[in-house]
Amino acid sequence: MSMTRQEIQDLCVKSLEEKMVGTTDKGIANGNGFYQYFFTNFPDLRVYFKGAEKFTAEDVKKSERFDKQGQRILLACHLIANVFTNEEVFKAYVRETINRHRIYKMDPALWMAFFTVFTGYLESTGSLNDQQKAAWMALGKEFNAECQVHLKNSNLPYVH
Ligand code: HEM
Repeated sequence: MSMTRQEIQDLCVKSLEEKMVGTTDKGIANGNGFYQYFFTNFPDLRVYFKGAEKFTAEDVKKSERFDKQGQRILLACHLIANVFTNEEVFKAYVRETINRHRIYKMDPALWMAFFTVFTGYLESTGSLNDQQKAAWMALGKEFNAECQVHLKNSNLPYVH
């Protein structure tokens, strides 16, 4: 069953209610927790995080760098969810994200893979139902499509 952009947006935004950004201990933990999950379950991807290639979840938890980076990634996820119905703004934000990641020379397949990681994080804390997961994967599919177009237009490696 396919969902409208509005339905996708509403489900994704709702799924982030328990993962609000913020400066409280809980707000900070919501972001840092993403990297604890990421580094534990996808340790091969730590290679992109210079100086943190060997970090364990415990190292991430104690790290001010990942408190800050946790807020950045969590904010980015709130933003893509909240602007999803504004298609041109959504796509422009995707392109901006690609431009900012150019220096990391990432495998282009990771843009879709990110949504498996992110929904895995939400699932791991019990705050994601099946419908919300389907919504995030639908959003991720659109995110990835614009990523690959923009990578191609930028003469960078992309997934065909
Ligand atoms: C598996 C996929 C991804 C990898 C491997 C990755 C990797 C990285 C790395 C290495 C950094 C620098 C942080 C540091 O070294 O401390 C970074 C920053 C950042 N990433 Fe990603 N990233 C991924 C996906 C995404 C996605 C999908 C988004 C947006 C929805 C995103 C948003 C950001 C933001 C906002 C920053 C902060 C710096 C900036 O805005 O330029 N990343 N990422």
